[in-house]
Amino acid sequence: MSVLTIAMPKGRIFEEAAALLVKAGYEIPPDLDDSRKLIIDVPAENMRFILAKPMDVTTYVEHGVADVGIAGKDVMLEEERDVYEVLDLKISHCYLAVAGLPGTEMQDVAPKIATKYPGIASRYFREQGEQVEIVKLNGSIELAPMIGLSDRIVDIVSTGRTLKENGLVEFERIVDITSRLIVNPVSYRLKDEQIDELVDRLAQVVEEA
Ligand SMILES: Nc1ncnc2c1ncn2[C@@H]1O[C@H](COP(=O)(O)OP(=O)(O)OP(=O)(O)O)[C@@H](O)[C@H]1O
Ligand SMILES: O=P(O)(O)OC[C@H]1O[C@H](OP(=O)(O)OP(=O)(O)O)[C@H](O)[C@@H]1O
Repeated sequence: MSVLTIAMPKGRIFEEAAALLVKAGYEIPPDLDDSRKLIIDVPAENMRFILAKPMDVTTYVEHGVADVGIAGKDVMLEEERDVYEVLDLKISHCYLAVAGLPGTEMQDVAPKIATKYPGIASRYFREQGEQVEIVKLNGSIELAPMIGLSDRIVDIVSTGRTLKENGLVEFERIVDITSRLIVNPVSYRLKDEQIDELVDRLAQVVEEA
């Protein structure tokens, strides 16, 4: 049987995702991301883990260098990729929202929207019939309206703490986000048994949670 390569997101999704695999009975070290190693082989399970930036997981899976991966729905919605989304893992719950300073209106002409998600934000405002200018940032998005860079932000909200501590309010909720198991279409044909088993075992754990 060939090795199954799994693209795991480093960062906040990692722990919950690794815990799911352990619950599903895979004998993997739960502290896979404790070292600086980016490729970790687990011969006992015939698995290889690659540790990627969350936004890049879909790229590895689309190109087939990883057979499967775990990615936030936000990442899936931001860029359309040729991958199968096979299971909602129901971890890393959060949502995307439009937020800004309380009591403010968006300026009439080309209001500015700061976001890490230009694709999702431009689609959302287009569907609302609003013409906006997207300002792409890579983090600390909440800063933008506070210092006059943008009228609104489109960003992830989880506990709401970041908005609150920066005096911002949510105006609209765009979409709920959880992490998903994704599969490369060619891998699904070539390694169907291994992948089906992974999907079934994870699905059972998700159902029981
Ligand atoms: N506050 C949050 N609570 C829960 N899940 C979140 C939150 N923020 C992001 N996520 C989920 O986790 C993923 C991003 O994880 P993480 O924040 O570790 O990576 P990142 O945004 O690339 O961060 P960094 O650039 O700081 O490494 C998102 O794609 C989303 O699905
Ligand atoms: O509702 P909360 O629980 O406060 O979580 C939301 C915050 O978490 C994410 O930021 P992250 O920590 O990834 O930092 P960065 O995007 O600013 O780098 C997101 O972009 C929000 O800023």
